Order: sequence, then structure tokens, then C-alpha cells
Amino acid sequence: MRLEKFVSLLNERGFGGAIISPGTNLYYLTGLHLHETGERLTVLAVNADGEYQLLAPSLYENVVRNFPATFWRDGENPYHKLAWILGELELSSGRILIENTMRADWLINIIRLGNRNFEFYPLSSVIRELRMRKDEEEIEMMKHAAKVVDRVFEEILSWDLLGMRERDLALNIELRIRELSDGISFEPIVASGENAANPHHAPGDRRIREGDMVILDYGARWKGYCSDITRTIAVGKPDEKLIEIYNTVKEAQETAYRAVKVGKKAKEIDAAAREIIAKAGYGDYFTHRTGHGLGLDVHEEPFIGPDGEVVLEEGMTFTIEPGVYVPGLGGVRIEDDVAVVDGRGKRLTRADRGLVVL
Ligand SMILES: CSCC[C@H](N)C(=O)N1CCC[C@H]1C(=O)O
Repeated sequence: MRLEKFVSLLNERGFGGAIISPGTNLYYLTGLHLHETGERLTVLAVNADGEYQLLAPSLYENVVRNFPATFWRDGENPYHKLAWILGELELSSGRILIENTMRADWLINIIRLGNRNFEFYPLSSVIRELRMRKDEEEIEMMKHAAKVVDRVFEEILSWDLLGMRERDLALNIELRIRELSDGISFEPIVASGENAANPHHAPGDRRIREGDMVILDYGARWKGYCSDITRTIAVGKPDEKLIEIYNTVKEAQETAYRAVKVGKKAKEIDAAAREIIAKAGYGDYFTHRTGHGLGLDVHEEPFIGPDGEVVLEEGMTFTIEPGVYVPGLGGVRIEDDVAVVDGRGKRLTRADRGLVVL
């Protein structure tokens, strides 16, 4: 069904076909989970008549069932088989979509196949139109992934955090997510004290101290779909300035959330958060976009940034996560996952956003 819709789009946009390597696009279109093929060439070739063929290493023969496929064995040259498949599908020239995340060595070898005159375009430019709007089933899976991270947050508040190393807290968060879901959607961020001034801090040996603000940013995966939550908590009474920053970020997050409406552009949601932070005097310390689309990938379209031209539609799902990061002092970020439902934003993550002082 999704593959059929994709083929109609290919035709509408004047593309002759697509070459798709393993990842979330292949999963979205076919349901095939082939994420660990490593260096072994694996691609799905599709033409504009709706014919398709998977080329996969023979060690996947027992995994790929009831799907048109050609297998190759270690020691064989898979590109000879790919050339044959492209011939069968009559793909020899024209505008072809290619998976954005394809390994460079595969792409180079495809370009060198010979006797072909392809003009490549990124697959995302077309498939985004299908993936950006989630159906009810997809939103249900995202709700489940969101419930898991809410529950983990509740549990974290009961842990003895004072003196704990960031990396140990991150590990414990990861363990709980793995126990409650299909796994993590990205490596948890635990950033304490001055480390919280780095939005993508990698948890290290620093131990949580009295008076620290700690950014906790983590996500779960459920049936392929991601959640992504950030809460900032205080362990002991924090600096007054950090409390002021917390209140500013919270107001920005709530204002942006309330601004979500079908028909608005993504950049208007970003502006709603940015304005509050700028007015409070922290504009220069809000160094990233307000949010990003969320679904099978933890970062996907629509991006909620100052350049976000996407017009919000029913079923779109994204994060709202303004933050303020002051070097030498620390930082605050508050993030929820939101779905556009009945014309408005609906939070999928619901953990307490008030300042928790442990
Ligand atoms: C996939 S790692 C980062 C996860 C995090 N939740 C996140 O998406 N962000 C943290 C800072 C802003 C935002 C981002 O756009 O990277």
C-alpha cells in the first residue's frame, strides 16, 4: 500500500525509479528490517511501473520471505547482479531517487556501473511527503514510546542522584528503557552543572553535586517509532539565575506548544519560543532550532526552526524543545513530543514540567 503510494508520487514528480538501501525508508515502504547488512550491498530497486526487486546478501535468505529478491554470496560481485536487476526493471537512465544515507562506496560503485546515465536526487525529497503525516496506528505506537519515557522520568525522581556519575545515570536510564520498550532511540544525554551548557553533552565521569541543574534527554523505540523527552531537574537548590532561566524556557516551551495549529508554518512555532527567550535576554544562548520531526527516525521532517517552511498538517509529529545554554554556568532544556490532532497540538509526553528540586 505504501509502496503503491510511493510509486504514484514517483510518477507525479517525473522520476523513473528509486534505489533504496536499508534503513527507515526501506522499513516504511516494505516492512523489511535489514539494518545490519554492514558492508554487504543491499538495495531495493523500484521502477515507475511499480515493479521492484531487492538485492540482498544470501545470509538474509531466511529472513526475506514472500518478497521479490535476488541474493548474492560472499565472494561474488554484487554489482553484476545489481546491473542485471536494473536491466530487468529497465532502469538505465533518467531521474532516479537515491537513499540519502546510502554508503558512499555503494553509491560510487552504482555510479560506475557503466552504460547508464542516471540523474540522482535524494529520496527524502519525495518520501518526506508520505512520512511526515502519521496515521492513527503510527501515532498509537509513538504514544506508547512516549509513555515509556514518562514512566522512566517518574522513576528517576526516586533514585539517589547526588554523587552519581553522569555515565552511570545514563546507563541506568538506558537499562530501564530497554526493559520497558524495544530499545533506546538514541544514547541518553545526562549533562550536569556546567556540562549542561552543551546541548549534546556526552555523559562522562562528572558526579552530580548539590545545587546542580541536570539535563536528562532520552528516548525509547516502540515497533520502530521513537519518543524523545528532555527534562531538567535540580539536585539541591540551584543558582537563582538558573531558576530564572528555567522559568523562561518553560514559558517558551508552553507558548510554542499552544501556537501549534494546522495551517501554520513550522517557523511560526519556532518564533513563538524564540521570542520569549529573546525578550528575557537569553536569545544568544538559544543555539538550536525549537524542534524536529519524530517518527521512525529520531530526527526527521518537519524541522521546527527559523527556516521551517513546512505548513503544519493533521498527523504531523515533532518535538518542542527550546533550551538556554550559558557557558560556565549550565543550561536548561524542556522537551515534549507533540502530534497535530484535530487541528491542534497534543502532547504525547506528559511528565511534569514544573521545576523539580530533589
Ligand atoms: C539524537 S541526539 C539529540 C537528541 C536531542 N533530544 C535533540 O534532538 N536535541 C538536543 C538539542 C536540540 C535537539 C537537536 O536538534 O539536536
